[in-house]
Amino acid sequence: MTDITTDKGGKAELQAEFLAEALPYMQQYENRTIVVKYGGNAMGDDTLGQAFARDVALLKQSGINPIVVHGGGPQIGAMLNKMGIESKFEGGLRVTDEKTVEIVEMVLAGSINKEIVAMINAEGEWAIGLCGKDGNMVFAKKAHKTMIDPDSNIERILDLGFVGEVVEVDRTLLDLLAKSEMIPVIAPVAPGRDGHTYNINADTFAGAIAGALSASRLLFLTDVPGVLDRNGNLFKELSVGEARALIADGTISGGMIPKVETCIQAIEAGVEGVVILNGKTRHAVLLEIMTEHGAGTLIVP
Ligand SMILES: Nc1ncnc2c1ncn2[C@@H]1O[C@H](COP(=O)(O)OP(=O)(O)O)[C@@H](O)[C@H]1O
Ligand SMILES: CC(=O)N[C@@H](CCC(=O)OP(=O)(O)O)C(=O)O
Repeated sequence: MTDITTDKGGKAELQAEFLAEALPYMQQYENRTIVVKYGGNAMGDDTLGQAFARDVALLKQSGINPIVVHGGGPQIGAMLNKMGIESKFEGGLRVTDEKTVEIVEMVLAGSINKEIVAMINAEGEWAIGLCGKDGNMVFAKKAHKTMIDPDSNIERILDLGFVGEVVEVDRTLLDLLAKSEMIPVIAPVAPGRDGHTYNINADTFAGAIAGALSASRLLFLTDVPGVLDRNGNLFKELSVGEARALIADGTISGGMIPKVETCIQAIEAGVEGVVILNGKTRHAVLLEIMTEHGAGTLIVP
């Protein structure tokens, strides 16, 4: 153990200074909601997963209300592959037929959800695994998406099957959990009023939850440092207008499209700050929330 009487200016003092630096952030976010979207690409490494779970536990212990919304695109892809079903995406969204939606629910609300719950519980907390169906939390309807065909320049309607968009969020259960020891961990699956189950892009789902709760922060943990330009350089800050232009000119593509669109909608819905950051950096959440060393791309109005 370090002798703190002889370690002046050494490691122990630095650690204490780092802890003390967190105080104004703890005060700023006390009783406030922070929604963290944990992407499928950021998962898969046990050490990183443990660091993520500890960060979430620490937020809760600091009097903050963390809510985890998770994805699992690569994991769904692997399971579909095992079953001999090909994954097809349009505009960054998975084309989801009846068989696929069953597997999506099984992977997201089943195995992945419980893995994350177990990781947070292993840090001594009380995580509870949910999806949109629990407590009538989220209702969806069939998503209506259009896309401009790059060859003909004609807009076409996409039929994505059981891909949903959120139409209602009921805060009752989440408000109850915010007052308790429980940390909600939510899978992006929700029922429709038509009785079907819908597969919702996890970014879109996280944005809808953050918007309904007027969250202080919405963090997207992914596998890249943030939004990158064509040369791979990071945009530290983007206005809503700049982000829209980058989607239109193709700099932003694939899964980054629903992510950035969600950032824009979340800001318009009243979320105070939205950040896209690298979930492969250890303790990315704590670094973003509890220190002045913000990372990633901040989207501003
Ligand atoms: N301009 C861009 N900047 C950064 N990433 C981009 C960009 N355009 C497309 N992408 C892709 O978006 C991916 C992140 O979206 P996605 O795969 O859906 O992540 P997640 O599963 O973490 O939500 C990156 O891995 C990258 O391949
Ligand atoms: C409609 C749609 O595309 N749903 C996603 C849901 C999971 C997800 O979004 O996971 P990531 O955050 O890891 O990408 C899918 O089926 O892959």
